Amino acid sequence: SSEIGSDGMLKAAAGVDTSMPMTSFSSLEDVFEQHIPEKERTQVMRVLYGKGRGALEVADDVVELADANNFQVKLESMVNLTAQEEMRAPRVVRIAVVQNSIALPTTDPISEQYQALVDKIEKMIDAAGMMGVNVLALQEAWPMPFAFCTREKHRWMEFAESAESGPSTQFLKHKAKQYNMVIINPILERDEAHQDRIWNTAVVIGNNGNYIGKHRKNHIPRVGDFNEATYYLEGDTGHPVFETVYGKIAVNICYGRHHPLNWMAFAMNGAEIIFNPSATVGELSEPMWPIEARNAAIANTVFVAANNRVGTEVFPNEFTSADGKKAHKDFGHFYGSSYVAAPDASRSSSLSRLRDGILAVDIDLNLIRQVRDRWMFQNTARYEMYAQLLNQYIRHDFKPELVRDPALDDARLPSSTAAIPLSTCTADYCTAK
Ligand SMILES: NC(=O)NCCC(=O)O
Repeated sequence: SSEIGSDGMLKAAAGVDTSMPMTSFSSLEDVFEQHIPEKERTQVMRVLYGKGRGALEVADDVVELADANNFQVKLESMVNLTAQEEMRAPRVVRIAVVQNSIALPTTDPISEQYQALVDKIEKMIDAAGMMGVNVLALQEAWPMPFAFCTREKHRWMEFAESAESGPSTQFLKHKAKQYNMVIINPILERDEAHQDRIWNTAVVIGNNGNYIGKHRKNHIPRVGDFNEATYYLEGDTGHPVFETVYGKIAVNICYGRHHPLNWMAFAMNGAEIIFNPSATVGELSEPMWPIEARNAAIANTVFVAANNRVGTEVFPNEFTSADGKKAHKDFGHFYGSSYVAAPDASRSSSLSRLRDGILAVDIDLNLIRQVRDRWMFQNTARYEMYAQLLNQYIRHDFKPELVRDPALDDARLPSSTAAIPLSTCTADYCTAK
């Protein structure tokens, strides 16, 4: 367990070797590959990664483009997870996610930082286009540093732009048309029609280079340095699903991945693939990352593609996190590790924890119905029961359904209420006999 050291910092939890810095390994798979003998590794991978995926060869010109611009490219197939059907043709889609670091220091002029990111991303989109990607998702707030930790308004607000007609939507409309690709464009949105309100938004651009729609982040973090609520509030667009030529897609932006009902709502509206563009750091969330998107894919019987920033972004002025840590100038390490999860509990490998990258995965959307028919989560769910509870829960006079062990109130027993100092609850349901 953690405790405060003499320097006022949290000491590492017992058993954590702090001599191994956050950036000392590129992916868990690399560690497995290097340190687990092959025979055992097959079983470890089966348990941790499901039925699997096959690596596909990336064409030479894509590898050259990636090497010249220092990003990783991975191409995998999960199509073999899906059985051939007699009544339906396969619905194979190549989806991809991008993860990237910022391109220039945060002290450089805003327009130069923005343009350098556009230039970097354009090469990665070109690689995706050359690979024939159908649906591509960029990371959360991709055209800017993740400056929300600073709580400063000056400068960072200048990155905000119109979802419908801002520069990044214009740029990506052009790329979408060029490659016949659906592109998800997560940005800081300035809504000029509503007196300059600011939102964290994902714009969905159709394969004809057309604007389809937008979704605004539903859940805004209030944890660690993620001071996003200083800039924008909870989104007002609900759980839209965008029907595209390549399938029905939805976007659950970053912190929304901690909310199972948020995922469920997108699935209930018919999503087949839910993208999760994120920005999160190792110290805060890395143990959650490999589980959450994967669990969402399993629980809702959909595909999920989660991508995360990479690298460390340093800001000019110090800020604090209200957690007793000394003032600092960076969030810590954004650990990348983007991956795709399938409804049958299989997952792709990860992109690096350290490098820019693009991961493309072939999936067959027919798997969704096949897994639903097999596991029947949607049939066995008790929606009416949950709806009833939620309806009660949102009332201010809600009383939890708590069944109290009568022995707790039996003073003759050693473990009666009187003997338990924690039992300080004075609410009716605690004191009622
Ligand atoms: N961008 C964002 O919502 N980050 C919050 C941290 C997390 O959810 O891991």
